[in-house]
Amino acid sequence: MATSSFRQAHAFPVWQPVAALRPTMSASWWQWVASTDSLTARLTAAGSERPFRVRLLRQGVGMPQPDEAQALGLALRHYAWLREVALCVGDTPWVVARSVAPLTQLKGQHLEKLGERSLGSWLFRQPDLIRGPLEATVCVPRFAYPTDAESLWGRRSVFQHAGLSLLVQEYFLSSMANDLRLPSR
Ligand SMILES: C=C(O[C@@H]1C=C(C(=O)O)C=C[C@H]1O)C(=O)O
Repeated sequence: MATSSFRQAHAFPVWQPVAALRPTMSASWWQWVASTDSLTARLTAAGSERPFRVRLLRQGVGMPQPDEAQALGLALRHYAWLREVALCVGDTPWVVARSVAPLTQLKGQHLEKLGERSLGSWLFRQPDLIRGPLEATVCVPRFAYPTDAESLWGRRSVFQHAGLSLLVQEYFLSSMANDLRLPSR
């Protein structure tokens, strides 16, 4: 992987309903950012010969950002379960994702055992899964990830399954645009 030092972004994300950003988004990116089915499945298909892989960056208990706490209806400065991954095609990270769940709602799902298996593959197998509205941002992620690729679009939504609310945030990287010949926005 073309790896550089981990970098930290500081912008505070501004989230908007995905439809509000549609006028500024190419049709090709809209297909990715506004899709509501499994991103894992889409990336696997788009990678064609190259294998899809989840690279685990960080997982465990930590402090959600204020916008994450707000999205989940959590009180500020309460710990939550966090997972950060790079979704790679071949060796290249195409998407980085950060998921957040309230600690009090983790009851026997054993999410910590997922490791480098896709959270999305597990989620989309749950028959009672409900996905909340998609929001999008042009702001960059605030967590560290191991590539120089820029984030072009971010999106987030809350999944609900068996009393668990899980906020999933996904940032699409310029490396994906280069490999798939997508426009810069
Ligand atoms: C929500 C999905 O899951 C993907 C897999 C993730 C993981 O393994 O942590 C995280 C976010 C998603 O990009 C999906 O596939 O749609």
